[in-house]
Amino acid sequence: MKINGQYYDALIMSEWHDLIDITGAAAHSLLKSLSDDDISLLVDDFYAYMLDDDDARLFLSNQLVKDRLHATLLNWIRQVLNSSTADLAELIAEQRKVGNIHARIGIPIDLVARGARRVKQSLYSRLRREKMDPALCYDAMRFCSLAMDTAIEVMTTAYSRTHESTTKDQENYRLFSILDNVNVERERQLAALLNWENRFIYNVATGSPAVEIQELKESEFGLWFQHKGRHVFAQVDEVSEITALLGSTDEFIKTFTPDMIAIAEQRYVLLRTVRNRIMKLTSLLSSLFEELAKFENGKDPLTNLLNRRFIPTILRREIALAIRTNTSFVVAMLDIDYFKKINDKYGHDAGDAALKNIAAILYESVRSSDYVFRYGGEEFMLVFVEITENQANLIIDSIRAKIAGRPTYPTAGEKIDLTVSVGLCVFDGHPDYERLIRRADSALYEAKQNGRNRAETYHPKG
Ligand SMILES: Nc1nc2c(ncn2[C@@H]2O[C@H](COP(=O)(O)OP(=O)(O)OP(=O)(O)O)[C@@H](O)[C@H]2O)c(=O)[nH]1
Repeated sequence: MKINGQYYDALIMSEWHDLIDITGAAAHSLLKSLSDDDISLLVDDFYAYMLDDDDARLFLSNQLVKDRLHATLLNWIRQVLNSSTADLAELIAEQRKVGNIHARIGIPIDLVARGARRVKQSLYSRLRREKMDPALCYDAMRFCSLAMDTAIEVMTTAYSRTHESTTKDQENYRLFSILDNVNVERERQLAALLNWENRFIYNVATGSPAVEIQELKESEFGLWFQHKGRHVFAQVDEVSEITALLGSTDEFIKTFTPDMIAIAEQRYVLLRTVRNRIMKLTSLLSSLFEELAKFENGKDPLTNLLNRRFIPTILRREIALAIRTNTSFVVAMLDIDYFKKINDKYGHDAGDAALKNIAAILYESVRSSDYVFRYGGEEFMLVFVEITENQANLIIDSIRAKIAGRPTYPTAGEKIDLTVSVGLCVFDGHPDYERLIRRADSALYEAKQNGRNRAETYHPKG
């Protein structure tokens, strides 16, 4: 069932509201009376439990996350247990934010559910220690349980929505990443298909025994389609049509005995039918590749650099790799200085030429394992993998030197000297890529504030 967003929000709000109302004042004050130490013990237990799990360790073992998460989880438990009708809207919005962060980081949803179950379990044990009236105990437990479930449900809904679009982008990226070979691949497969057809016609025309006719699905094209094409184009409608045509063409050919092939009319039917099917296959194959070409906008059309919509996919992957291999990487945001003046003085085309010039310098200056994105108008983002802060700074210095040494010439006799400001941030183990980008961006802001034509690296304050 697809629930309309607004309707869902109202539903959650009203149900949580009702839960607060039906819970007695004694239960509310009992839950409020839990001390920070009490809740801290629940959080410690959560950590001990979750760190026992290999999957969870990937997300929780980093010291930084651990330090932050301890406080965050403590605060979450406190907020949910103390929830009141006055702060409900804010609390629900907060759960949604957390769900989005979880999706961004790629925390599996079952891990969150398991963690919440553990928190509830230790909370119930904690409540049982109090000597109290069973009715009060029931009231307090029901509140804890349903309030936490509601909070997790809101998180999960937000998670699913973000996750869905992320998965789509990942799929596009996967298709896009084979694009470099797309034209070669298309020509090769069309040629393989025609090659099979030529051999087929030759065999039929020369009266070769049927066993010598290679099955279409065993041909070079058939094998490519079975092992590669089918998977690469998994989401495209034409795939099932091609699969069916390959199978039925082979079956159709098998129905022709040598005696039948010896009769001119029958031979004509065989050749004509196979010809039509190959034409159909050729056209289906062409539209498959056209589908793929749509993803060409994975590259920014002006600069030919990577489009920013692949940033989440790539950073998520680099973060997982860096955590697993205990390595680091650097994100650099680079912005052309006073670009507006260039547009204003020399025109938009000259601005475009300058952007292309810088893009080419960036592309040729990074290693093939690094990434260069066009982030926005005159802003670029670079990702240097497996690198130290010093090495990244050296590359940035050389980029700045190249930019200074290669002005753009809008017309003969006119020269545009460009400079750039850069903000760098070293990956510190925190799994949220947006935090990394925000930090590189704030270093860029600092570089602009400090006079432009320079690079600054983000360093945590204090
Ligand atoms: N020619 C061209 N201009 C663009 C493109 N995208 C954005 N711009 C222009 O880039 C300019 C960016 O200007 P600002 O954001 O004010 O920044 P700035 O002039 O570079 O100044 P600082 O960044 O503060 O040094 C705007 O004038 C945009 O119109 C593009 O694709 N082509």
